[in-house]
Amino acid sequence: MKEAPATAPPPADATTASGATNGSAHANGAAKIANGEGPSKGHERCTFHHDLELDHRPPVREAMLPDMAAAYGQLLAALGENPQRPGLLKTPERAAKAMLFFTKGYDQSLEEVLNDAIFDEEHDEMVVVKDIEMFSMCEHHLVPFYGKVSIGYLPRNKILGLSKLARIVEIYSRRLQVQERLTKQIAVAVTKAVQPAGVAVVVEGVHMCMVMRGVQKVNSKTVTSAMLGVFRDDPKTREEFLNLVHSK
Ligand SMILES: Nc1nc2c(ncn2[C@@H]2O[C@H](COP(=O)(O)OP(=O)(O)OP(=O)(O)O)[C@@H](O)[C@H]2O)c(=O)[nH]1
Ligand SMILES: [Zn+2]
Repeated sequence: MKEAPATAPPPADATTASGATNGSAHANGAAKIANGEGPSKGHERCTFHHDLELDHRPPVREAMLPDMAAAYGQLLAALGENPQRPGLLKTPERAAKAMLFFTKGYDQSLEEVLNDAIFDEEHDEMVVVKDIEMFSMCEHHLVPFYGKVSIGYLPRNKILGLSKLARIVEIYSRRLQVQERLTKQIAVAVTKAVQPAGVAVVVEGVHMCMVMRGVQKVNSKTVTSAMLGVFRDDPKTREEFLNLVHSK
């Protein structure tokens, strides 16, 4: 039997997330963002709470394609290129379409993606879908970051169609993002969908802004986690999830 997805937000005090570069994920790491409290340096610019509400619909974005293409045309000229040379003639339009695709998550809502694929099932053991590929766009530099996402939840008599976990990753990764917010948004979305006893999300990302430019650290990976409910409160549940995620 299918049920309409519930929309109740999770308890605000039941959330933590942590971030580490080339390190393991912890539920209670230094980068607590639960209440908008960011780690010390630079994070006053972050607006986690605002962005968790980002299920709004911008005006039909395809209608903006000509404006976007014109902007890319100006960019080509500013680079010192000749936008009229044959190889570049269609580039502004192609680039605009590509950017629209990279950010297509803005066109999707959680409710639409779930499509009522929520099933009553007396299953109360952990469900984990791991290594879901993710491609996103760094909101600071407009260059990609990519990696994989692992999601676990402990159902409370409601389970989610498995593909919907990957679709939730798409909704929030195909936007301008920071990895910490992406991690949290995925966890909150699963909570909204099935009100489980807890949700755990681990994201491992490679940021091209740290690889191709800036500090140019080719091998660095950023690991972030969000642990809600029992995954936050019960170390054994968290450990079981992390063991499953790290097993081959
Ligand atoms: N926390 C977080 N930071 C990110 C993410 N993506 C990019 N950044 C960081 O955003 C910061 C922006 O720093 P700024 O000093 O304003 O910009 P910048 O001069 O281009 O910084 P550098 O990358 O150090 O050259 C950098 O430290 C990036 O590494 C992300 O997903 N999460
Ligand atoms: Zn960046």
